[in-house]
Amino acid sequence: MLHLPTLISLCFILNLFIAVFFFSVYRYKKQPCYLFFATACCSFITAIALIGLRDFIEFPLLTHFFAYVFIILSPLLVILGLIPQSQAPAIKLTPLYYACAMCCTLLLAVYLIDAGQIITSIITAVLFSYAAYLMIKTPSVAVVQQRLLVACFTIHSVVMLLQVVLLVLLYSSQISQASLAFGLQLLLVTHLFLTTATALILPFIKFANAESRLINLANHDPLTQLLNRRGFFRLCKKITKTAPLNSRVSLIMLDIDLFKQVNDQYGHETGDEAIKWIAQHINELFFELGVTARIGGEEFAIFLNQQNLAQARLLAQKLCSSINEYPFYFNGNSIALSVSAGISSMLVRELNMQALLLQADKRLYLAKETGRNKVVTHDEKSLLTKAPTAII
Ligand SMILES: Nc1nc2c(ncn2[C@@H]2O[C@H](COP(=O)(O)OP(=O)(O)OP(=O)(O)O)[C@@H](O)[C@H]2O)c(=O)[nH]1
Repeated sequence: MLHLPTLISLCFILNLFIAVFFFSVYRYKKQPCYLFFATACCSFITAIALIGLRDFIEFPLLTHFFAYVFIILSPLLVILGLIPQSQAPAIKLTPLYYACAMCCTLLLAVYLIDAGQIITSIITAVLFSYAAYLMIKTPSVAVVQQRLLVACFTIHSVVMLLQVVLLVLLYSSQISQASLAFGLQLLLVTHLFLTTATALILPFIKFANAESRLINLANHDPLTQLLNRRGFFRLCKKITKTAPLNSRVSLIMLDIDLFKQVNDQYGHETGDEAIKWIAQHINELFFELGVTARIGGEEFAIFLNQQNLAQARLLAQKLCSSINEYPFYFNGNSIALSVSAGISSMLVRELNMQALLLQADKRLYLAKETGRNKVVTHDEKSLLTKAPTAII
């Protein structure tokens, strides 16, 4: 069998290190969850230390009652750290604190008898189940680690309930202590292992989520939630890497017509809402068809994988018609908006994103120069007709 004192010492040291790590992250990031996780680790190691003192001092209030309190505090603090990130229905914390205070009072009455350990195990089982639920409801990009943590909490809860069963059997003298010793020892080892594993996985999930949030912020436009220029080119590059070399890609560059007048006449707030309204149209039409981005103030780009110039032109025309169909309403104003578009296309084999962009931009300029509210797919001005939304 495992040498328990060694194992307990190891868990003590590991959790101490993890607590110090969480404290230093909290000092740097100032996010309360790290403080909760750090104090949860401290609570756990304090409980271990107090239980360890049982062999040396006869002071049950400290070695039993406070040990139980710290055992309960550990998952409770983890829960307090998890709540803000979770999308579980919000719970009121005050009743939770009252419930804890009641549990402590109950423990104070029974810590000298066997029921103390049983009650502690039941409470921690409930807390671990709730932690598992919170973790399930927490959006995370580190899916494997999230599942591992849910498993840790769930198994921990089951282990605590098993402990209750064994303790009841033991204290009701139905089975001899010798035959239960192995089972209880195994549960203790599992408990130590799960607590340490939880403390190790938690920071990984937090950092993965924080990094993903940062990447998301760096690649998206906060006004429209579309990709920004950086995110757009990164995604296009990724897509074209796996596209068949003989297929074509197309790029639509789009600009709102006479947008300065909208700002000047109705104000910047209305201008912002108009940009959002156009972005909504783009998103609705191209959500599954292409990569959409706001790459400048009132300029948008749409990348279409495996679509040729004619297909891109039809889609761009459809978008212009939908924008033209109804005016944009905001603050009691009805504003007719239109967009101009320039489209370029290339074989994936010959693709040069800068050249593709430059060509689409040139055609967009041509669309503006020759009357706006149109889609241009060729470079020659002479090829253009005067009709609005003319398709060349
Ligand atoms: N409200 C708002 N306005 C913006 C934003 N970004 C750029 N603009 C405005 O967009 C306007 C662009 O004006 P111009 O480049 O002169 O072009 P335009 O008036 O749209 O005319 P054409 O492009 O020639 O049709 C400027 O007034 C900018 O201040 C933004 O995020 N919000």
